[in-house]
Amino acid sequence: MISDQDLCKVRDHYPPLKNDLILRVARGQHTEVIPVWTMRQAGRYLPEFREVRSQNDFFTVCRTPSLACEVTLQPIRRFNLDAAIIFSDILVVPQALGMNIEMIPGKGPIFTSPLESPDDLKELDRNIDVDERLGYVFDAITLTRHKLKGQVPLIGFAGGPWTLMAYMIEGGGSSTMSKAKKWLYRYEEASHQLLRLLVDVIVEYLVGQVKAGAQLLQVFESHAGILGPDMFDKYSLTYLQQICQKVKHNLEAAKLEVVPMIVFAKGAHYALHQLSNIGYDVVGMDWTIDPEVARNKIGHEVTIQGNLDPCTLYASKTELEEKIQKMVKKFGAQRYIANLGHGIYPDAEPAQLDFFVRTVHEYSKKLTNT
Ligand SMILES: Cc1c2[nH]c(c1CCC(=O)O)Cc1[nH]c(c(CCC(=O)O)c1C)Cc1[nH]c(c(CCC(=O)O)c1C)Cc1[nH]c(c(C)c1CCC(=O)O)C2
Repeated sequence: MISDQDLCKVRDHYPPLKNDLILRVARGQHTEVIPVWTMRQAGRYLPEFREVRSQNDFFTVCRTPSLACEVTLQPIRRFNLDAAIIFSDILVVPQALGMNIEMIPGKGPIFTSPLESPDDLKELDRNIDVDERLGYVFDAITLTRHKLKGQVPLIGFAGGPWTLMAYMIEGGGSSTMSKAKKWLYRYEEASHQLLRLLVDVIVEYLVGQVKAGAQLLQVFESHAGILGPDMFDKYSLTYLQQICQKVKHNLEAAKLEVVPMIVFAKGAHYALHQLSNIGYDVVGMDWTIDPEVARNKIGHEVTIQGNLDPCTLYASKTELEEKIQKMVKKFGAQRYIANLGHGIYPDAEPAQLDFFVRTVHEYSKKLTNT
């Protein structure tokens, strides 16, 4: 038996894929069933995740391939999901640039010395060796790709540059992101400099994930909404476009598979049309936009992912079923990946997620047969 430690490095001979629904939909091919997964599907709402976390600190789980693999597989064992997403965090990129993070229970991840002024950019480690600093994520991806046994495709991800910049300046979550936005108004050149640095690392990181076995990539621009249309254009959209173009170009140049890419710019419903024109195969969206309005803005050339309010999982089964069917019907059975409009909350009931997955599958079969 080959050990997990050795398997982490075996970057070929993966088991054949048995369920490629999500890949086909992302590429615009016709499917008989709508694929479904949820953001944060590996997380605290699962008792088996809390069990792993009770023994291990959050970043230890991220940095230990066998643990990251185990928690990635947990939701796949329980539910009939159509994709797995590698367990990690978007903040491992600023960490790789030399910033220190602590996970504070009840508060989330906090940077111990956030960036205060452009002078602090000098403190970041530039020209990092991505393989060396983030190789543990690559190892976790390779191990998980083997352990999935081809059951479903494995999604890799990274945070969008504006979202990472916002965390690096705010030091943690914020409802206004005013410290980070202050940079955009006061230090325009330094802001672009930081965003460019992040783009370079993110591109290399995403390409590395595909090299390690990721079959689909998602970019989480979770703090897009706080920018508003003009600032989003200037400080996010341009960079999201560069990421997609460069990743695809570099994959091709390296003779790796040009995997489909998803962009999720939370709150940026004002920019859905632009987001559908910058090269991504899939545009994700939160629940604040009506599916029909979204489809009109996006058209049928790009796949849509979303967008059930995660709080709908608190509803009765009758109401939940109604809401799921309405959403699916409005998005349509093709070029559509069902998901929540943001990550599942820690107090969600696993049985409700199971119901969500089943309902999407069953209802979509009805839709495609009529
Ligand atoms: C903004 C952001 C972060 N991380 C991430 C985002 C983008 C998506 C989003 O908008 O939610 C992305 C992320 N974080 C995590 C994943 C794992 C993969 C998955 O199952 O989706 C992914 C894709 C694990 C996690 N990342 C975190 C947890 C919970 C922490 C724990 O286990 O103690 C998990 C499972 C911690 C985290 N990490 C982050 C925050 C703000 C928090 C605290 C909030 C919270 O507690 O839910 C940063």
